Amino acid sequence: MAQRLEEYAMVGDAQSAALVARDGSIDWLCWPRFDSDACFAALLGTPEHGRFSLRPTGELRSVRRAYRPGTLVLDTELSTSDGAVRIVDFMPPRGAAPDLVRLVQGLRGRVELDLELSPRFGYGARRPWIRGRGRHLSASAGPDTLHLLGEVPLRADQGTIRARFAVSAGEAAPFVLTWHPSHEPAPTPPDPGAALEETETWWRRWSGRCTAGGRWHALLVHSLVVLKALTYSRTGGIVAAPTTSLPEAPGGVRNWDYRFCWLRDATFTLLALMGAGYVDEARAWRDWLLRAVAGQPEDLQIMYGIAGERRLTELELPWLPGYEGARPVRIGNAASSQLQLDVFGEVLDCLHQAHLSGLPFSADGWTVQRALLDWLESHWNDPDEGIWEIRGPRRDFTHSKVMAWVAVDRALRSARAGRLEGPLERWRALRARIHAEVCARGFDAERGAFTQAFGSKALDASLLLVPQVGFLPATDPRVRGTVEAIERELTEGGLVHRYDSRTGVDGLPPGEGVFLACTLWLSDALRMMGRHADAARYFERVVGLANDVGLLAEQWDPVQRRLVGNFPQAFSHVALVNAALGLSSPAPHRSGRCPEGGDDCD
Ligand SMILES: OC[C@H]1O[C@H](O[C@H]2O[C@H](CO)[C@@H](O)[C@H](O)[C@H]2O)[C@H](O)[C@@H](O)[C@@H]1O
Repeated sequence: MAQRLEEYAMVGDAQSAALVARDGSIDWLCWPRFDSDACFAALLGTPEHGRFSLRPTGELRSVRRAYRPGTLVLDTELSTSDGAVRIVDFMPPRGAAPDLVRLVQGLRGRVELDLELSPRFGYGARRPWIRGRGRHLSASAGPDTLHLLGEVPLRADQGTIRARFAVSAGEAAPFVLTWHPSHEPAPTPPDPGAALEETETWWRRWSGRCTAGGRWHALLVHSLVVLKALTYSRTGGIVAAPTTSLPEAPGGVRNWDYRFCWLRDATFTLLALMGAGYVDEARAWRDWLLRAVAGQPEDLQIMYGIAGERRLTELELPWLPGYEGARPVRIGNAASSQLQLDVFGEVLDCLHQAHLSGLPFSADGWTVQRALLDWLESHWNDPDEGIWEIRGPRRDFTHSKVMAWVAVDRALRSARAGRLEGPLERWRALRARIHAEVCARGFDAERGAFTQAFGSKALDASLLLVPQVGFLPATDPRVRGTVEAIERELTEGGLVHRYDSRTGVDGLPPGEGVFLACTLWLSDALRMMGRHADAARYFERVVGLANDVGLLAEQWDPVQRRLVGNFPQAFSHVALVNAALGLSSPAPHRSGRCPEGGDDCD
């Protein structure tokens, strides 16, 4: 049985990630890429679906754990009646093959531990053959092979590798797990001590580049490390989370695969990274984007595989019982074929911001932007599935139209900044038309608020972004009315729901947690309105929901008081970084996304 999400920490090498439970069990790992089949899927089932556990045989008295500052190297200290050990878990920067190192260090007394490694390839479906003897065993099934190298005797037992060993204070027992394709020779595993040093140095060097200071510096750096870990280093694509099908409500059906690159999430991530001084990442993302879109910019997808793959067919895995029984478990994501107009605004905004942060213009980039705008010009008025990727009928979502305005606005700003060619007069007129239409049809004068869709009375937390993207200033009474209505009607326990799921707008059974990114957007909007103390309060409330190692899921269930949804989620950590950057910045009404101000630029 998987544990509460709060119990999990993540280790990763920016190509894949593992979830390590507080009791020493690794219950989720996909190798060699984030979106590969899982070889440990106990998270979505039982230990029989694959895990790697290291556990003291004696009675456990306490567990303490923390990341080494600025890194994803995890120290877990386990105290038992016999003494204490530290397990150091990490994935070294990727060499020829992915490795996971687990180093058991004796701290006090003499502690006996059980090792149990049950690889189950194909998301828990395939039990491997185990070969080898002594300190080096391998497990193979079809295309996948795992090697475990230890310094204690290992034995095979019906598809599981086991060992019982003891460490005394001052001793260490390292284990290195390596994956490789079955048809290739096994790579040489790294030396665990040297790999630890290399991994720490790599992360410290990266996190040391953060230029953002302020009161929440440590928190901010930690979220940036999480975001970096979710960035697929070979291509620059960014996954929304390293997991699939962690339910948005306990036992529910809102279970989706997040191991893909959403243009929206990736753009938000980039804006956060750039705000903290990471311009190289912006270059990698821009190049990723241009490759993904190349050839057919008008066929822009809202999400891609991490190397730019377009086909992300959604499938159910009936053999997996699901996290705490939440079925179905899905891989792939049908949202990939949806129309979500906001993505055009996200992409053009990102390219514009990248330039403002010092990236030179790229001719290819401008060709793509023009092609996107050509398409948007005749489609911005179409109903779509919107930012929340509803699975019900398309609507004229107000946020989608606001972001269509952003797309045109940023193209105009980019054209001016780079002296670039384009039908500027036409674009100016289009921008004004979209603005007028949103203000006329997306604003409900009776409610004094922008509403979820044209003509609807419902509220939607995505509209908290209106001042942030520069559509209207935070001081505008229509913005103030929207923010106050959301604060009044969409919050529960001081945290924000993205919308009221009971209306059936999303075509799914009602019921989900409060959305952490939306709560942080409320914090941003309040800060921009000058309500600093309230902004800080919402921010700190979200920070208080992170688990003991500072990780956030997508949502929080206010009834069961626990994290829900995929984990850890980039969207939540990005919103945290942006809110922290805003709260630490001296300019109260400026937003990170519209640093030149929201007024017309020409
Ligand atoms: O709940 C419905 C939708 O949930 C997912 O989308 C959410 O996560 C995305 C990735 O972080 C984010 O970009 C989007 O705004 C969120 O609504 C899921 O991927 C969808 O398939 C699903 O319809």
